[in-house]
Amino acid sequence: MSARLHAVVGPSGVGKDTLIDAAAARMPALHRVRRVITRPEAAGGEDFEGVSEAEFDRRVAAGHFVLHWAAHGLRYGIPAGVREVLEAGRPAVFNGSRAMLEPAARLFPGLRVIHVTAERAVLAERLRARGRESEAQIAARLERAALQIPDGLDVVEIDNSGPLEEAADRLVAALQPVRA
Ligand SMILES: Nc1ncnc2c1ncn2[C@@H]1O[C@H](COP(=O)(O)OP(=O)(O)O)[C@@H](O)[C@H]1O
Ligand SMILES: O=P(O)(O)OC[C@H]1O[C@H](OP(=O)(O)OP(=O)(O)O)[C@H](O)[C@@H]1O
Repeated sequence: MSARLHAVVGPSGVGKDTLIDAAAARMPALHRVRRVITRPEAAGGEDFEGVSEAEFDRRVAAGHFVLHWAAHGLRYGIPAGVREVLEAGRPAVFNGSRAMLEPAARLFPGLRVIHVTAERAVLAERLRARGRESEAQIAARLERAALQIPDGLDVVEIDNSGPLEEAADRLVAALQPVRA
Protein backbone atom coordinates (compact mmCIF):
# COMPACT_ATOMS: atom_id res chain seq x y z
CA MET A 1 0.00 0.00 0.00
CA SER A 2 1.13 3.50 -0.83
CA ALA A 3 2.60 5.48 2.09
CA ARG A 4 1.50 8.96 3.07
CA LEU A 5 2.91 12.27 1.88
CA HIS A 6 3.43 15.00 4.50
CA ALA A 7 3.77 18.75 3.95
CA VAL A 8 5.48 20.67 6.74
CA VAL A 9 4.30 24.27 6.45
CA GLY A 10 4.44 27.47 8.48
CA PRO A 11 6.10 30.85 8.46
CA SER A 12 9.67 31.39 7.46
CA GLY A 13 12.05 30.88 10.39
CA VAL A 14 9.60 28.75 12.40
CA GLY A 15 11.92 25.76 12.19
CA LYS A 16 10.47 23.57 9.40
CA ASP A 17 13.81 22.40 8.03
CA THR A 18 15.30 21.95 11.49
CA LEU A 19 12.33 19.83 12.58
CA ILE A 20 12.40 17.76 9.38
CA ASP A 21 16.11 17.09 10.01
CA ALA A 22 15.37 16.01 13.58
CA ALA A 23 12.58 13.67 12.47
CA ALA A 24 14.63 12.20 9.62
CA ALA A 25 17.46 11.42 12.05
CA ARG A 26 15.01 9.38 14.12
CA MET A 27 13.05 7.73 11.29
CA PRO A 28 15.39 5.94 8.85
CA ALA A 29 12.48 4.96 6.55
CA LEU A 30 11.35 8.56 6.13
CA HIS A 31 12.09 10.05 2.71
CA ARG A 32 12.99 13.72 2.88
CA VAL A 33 12.17 15.34 -0.47
CA ARG A 34 15.14 17.21 -1.99
CA ARG A 35 13.54 20.34 -3.41
CA VAL A 36 14.62 22.09 -6.59
CA ILE A 37 14.87 25.85 -5.94
CA THR A 38 15.93 28.85 -8.05
CA ARG A 39 18.40 29.78 -5.29
CA PRO A 40 22.17 29.35 -5.41
CA GLU A 41 23.22 26.21 -3.54
CA ALA A 42 25.87 28.28 -1.77
CA ALA A 43 23.05 30.00 0.17
CA GLY A 44 23.11 26.96 2.47
CA GLY A 45 20.30 25.66 4.66
CA GLU A 46 18.45 22.49 3.67
CA ASP A 47 19.89 20.10 1.10
CA PHE A 48 18.33 21.29 -2.18
CA GLU A 49 19.20 21.43 -5.88
CA GLY A 50 19.78 25.00 -7.05
CA VAL A 51 18.86 25.74 -10.67
CA SER A 52 18.43 28.80 -12.91
CA GLU A 53 15.00 30.19 -13.84
CA ALA A 54 15.48 28.85 -17.38
CA GLU A 55 16.30 25.37 -16.12
CA PHE A 56 13.31 25.48 -13.75
CA ASP A 57 11.03 26.41 -16.70
CA ARG A 58 12.49 23.57 -18.74
CA ARG A 59 11.78 21.07 -15.97
CA VAL A 60 8.20 22.34 -15.52
CA ALA A 61 7.60 21.92 -19.26
CA ALA A 62 9.17 18.45 -19.22
CA GLY A 63 6.92 17.34 -16.32
CA HIS A 64 9.76 16.87 -13.85
CA PHE A 65 7.76 18.26 -10.93
CA VAL A 66 4.75 16.77 -9.23
CA LEU A 67 4.18 20.13 -7.50
CA HIS A 68 5.76 23.55 -7.92
CA TRP A 69 5.10 27.04 -6.59
CA ALA A 70 6.59 30.51 -6.23
CA ALA A 71 7.26 32.41 -2.98
CA HIS A 72 9.81 34.90 -1.64
CA GLY A 73 10.82 35.72 -5.24
CA LEU A 74 11.95 32.11 -5.67
CA ARG A 75 10.50 29.03 -7.34
CA TYR A 76 10.29 25.66 -5.67
CA GLY A 77 9.68 22.22 -7.19
CA ILE A 78 8.98 18.75 -5.79
CA PRO A 79 10.54 16.15 -8.12
CA ALA A 80 8.05 13.62 -9.53
CA GLY A 81 10.15 10.73 -8.15
CA VAL A 82 8.35 11.13 -4.81
CA ARG A 83 5.46 9.09 -6.25
CA GLU A 84 7.68 6.00 -6.60
CA VAL A 85 8.94 6.46 -3.05
CA LEU A 86 5.36 6.53 -1.72
CA GLU A 87 4.32 3.58 -3.87
CA ALA A 88 7.25 1.63 -2.42
CA GLY A 89 5.69 2.17 1.01
CA ARG A 90 8.07 4.84 2.34
CA PRO A 91 6.47 7.92 3.95
CA ALA A 92 7.78 11.19 2.52
CA VAL A 93 7.98 14.73 3.83
CA PHE A 94 8.62 18.10 2.22
CA ASN A 95 8.84 21.72 3.30
CA GLY A 96 5.83 23.24 1.56
CA SER A 97 4.02 26.53 1.04
CA ARG A 98 0.73 27.20 2.80
CA ALA A 99 -0.45 28.69 -0.49
CA MET A 100 -0.12 25.42 -2.42
CA LEU A 101 -1.88 23.04 -0.04
CA GLU A 102 -5.18 22.84 -1.94
CA PRO A 103 -3.61 21.72 -5.25
CA ALA A 104 -1.29 19.42 -3.29
CA ALA A 105 -4.23 17.74 -1.53
CA ARG A 106 -6.05 17.29 -4.85
CA LEU A 107 -3.05 15.44 -6.26
CA PHE A 108 -2.32 13.51 -3.05
CA PRO A 109 -5.69 12.90 -1.35
CA GLY A 110 -4.03 11.34 1.72
CA LEU A 111 -1.82 14.41 2.24
CA ARG A 112 -1.15 15.25 5.88
CA VAL A 113 -0.32 18.87 6.66
CA ILE A 114 1.92 19.62 9.62
CA HIS A 115 1.46 23.28 10.51
CA VAL A 116 4.35 24.61 12.57
CA THR A 117 3.83 27.88 14.43
CA ALA A 118 5.79 30.15 16.78
CA GLU A 119 5.32 33.60 18.25
CA ARG A 120 6.21 36.44 15.89
CA ALA A 121 9.05 37.74 18.08
CA VAL A 122 10.56 34.25 18.08
CA LEU A 123 10.32 34.11 14.27
CA ALA A 124 12.10 37.44 13.85
CA GLU A 125 14.87 36.40 16.21
CA ARG A 126 15.38 33.06 14.47
CA LEU A 127 15.48 34.59 10.99
CA ARG A 128 18.12 37.10 12.12
CA ALA A 129 20.14 34.40 13.83
CA ARG A 130 19.97 32.21 10.71
CA GLY A 131 21.61 35.04 8.77
CA ARG A 132 20.52 33.99 5.26
CA GLU A 133 18.16 36.88 4.47
CA SER A 134 18.52 40.68 4.50
CA GLU A 135 16.43 42.83 6.88
CA ALA A 136 14.05 43.66 4.00
CA GLN A 137 13.65 39.96 3.18
CA ILE A 138 13.05 39.19 6.86
CA ALA A 139 10.33 41.88 7.00
CA ALA A 140 8.65 40.39 3.91
CA ARG A 141 8.77 36.90 5.45
CA LEU A 142 7.22 38.17 8.69
CA GLU A 143 4.41 39.74 6.65
CA ARG A 144 3.40 36.25 5.52
CA ALA A 145 3.54 34.85 9.06
CA ALA A 146 -0.23 34.92 9.57
CA LEU A 147 -1.18 33.15 6.31
CA GLN A 148 -4.06 30.75 7.02
CA ILE A 149 -4.31 27.04 6.24
CA PRO A 150 -7.30 26.20 3.98
CA ASP A 151 -10.21 24.37 5.65
CA GLY A 152 -10.95 20.71 5.09
CA LEU A 153 -7.41 19.32 5.16
CA ASP A 154 -5.84 16.80 7.55
CA VAL A 155 -3.82 19.20 9.71
CA VAL A 156 -1.63 18.59 12.76
CA GLU A 157 -0.62 21.77 14.62
CA ILE A 158 2.82 21.97 16.25
CA ASP A 159 3.98 24.93 18.32
CA ASN A 160 7.78 25.30 17.97
CA SER A 161 8.14 28.38 20.20
CA GLY A 162 9.82 26.26 22.86
CA PRO A 163 12.47 23.54 22.95
CA LEU A 164 13.20 21.82 19.65
CA GLU A 165 13.04 18.33 21.20
CA GLU A 166 9.39 18.76 22.25
CA ALA A 167 8.30 19.88 18.78
CA ALA A 168 10.42 17.13 17.16
CA ASP A 169 8.64 14.49 19.30
CA ARG A 170 5.29 15.78 18.04
CA LEU A 171 6.48 15.77 14.45
CA VAL A 172 7.71 12.17 14.72
CA ALA A 173 4.27 11.21 16.11
CA ALA A 174 2.52 13.02 13.23
CA LEU A 175 4.64 11.14 10.67
CA GLN A 176 3.70 7.66 11.91
CA PRO A 177 1.75 5.48 9.47
CA VAL A 178 -2.01 5.25 9.93
CA ARG A 179 -3.03 1.85 11.28
CA ALA A 180 -6.07 0.18 9.80
N1 LIG B 1 12.83 25.10 18.79
C1 LIG B 1 13.84 25.87 18.39
N2 LIG B 1 14.55 26.57 19.30
C2 LIG B 1 15.57 27.38 18.94
N3 LIG B 1 15.97 27.60 17.66
C3 LIG B 1 15.30 26.95 16.70
C4 LIG B 1 14.21 26.06 17.00
N4 LIG B 1 13.73 25.57 15.83
C5 LIG B 1 14.49 26.12 14.84
N5 LIG B 1 15.42 26.95 15.35
C6 LIG B 1 16.39 27.79 14.60
O1 LIG B 1 15.63 28.77 13.88
C7 LIG B 1 16.23 29.06 12.62
C8 LIG B 1 15.20 28.86 11.50
O2 LIG B 1 14.92 27.49 11.36
P1 LIG B 1 14.68 26.82 9.93
O3 LIG B 1 14.56 25.36 10.18
O4 LIG B 1 15.68 27.30 8.94
O5 LIG B 1 13.22 27.46 9.59
P2 LIG B 1 12.31 27.36 8.31
O6 LIG B 1 12.76 26.15 7.52
O7 LIG B 1 10.93 27.19 8.87
O8 LIG B 1 12.46 28.68 7.62
C9 LIG B 1 17.44 28.15 12.47
O9 LIG B 1 18.61 28.88 12.79
C10 LIG B 1 17.17 27.04 13.52
O10 LIG B 1 18.37 26.51 14.05
O1 LIG C 1 3.52 30.30 1.18
P1 LIG C 1 4.28 30.18 2.49
O2 LIG C 1 3.65 29.21 3.44
O3 LIG C 1 4.56 31.50 3.13
O4 LIG C 1 5.70 29.53 2.15
C1 LIG C 1 6.56 30.18 1.29
C2 LIG C 1 7.83 29.42 1.06
O5 LIG C 1 8.60 29.45 2.25
C3 LIG C 1 9.09 28.17 2.49
O6 LIG C 1 10.25 28.01 1.76
P2 LIG C 1 11.69 28.06 2.39
O7 LIG C 1 11.71 27.01 3.44
O8 LIG C 1 12.73 27.99 1.33
O9 LIG C 1 11.80 29.46 3.01
P3 LIG C 1 12.31 29.70 4.44
O10 LIG C 1 13.39 28.69 4.72
O11 LIG C 1 12.77 31.08 4.35
O12 LIG C 1 11.09 29.48 5.27
C4 LIG C 1 8.01 27.27 1.99
O13 LIG C 1 8.50 25.98 1.78
C5 LIG C 1 7.59 27.94 0.74
O14 LIG C 1 8.42 27.56 -0.34
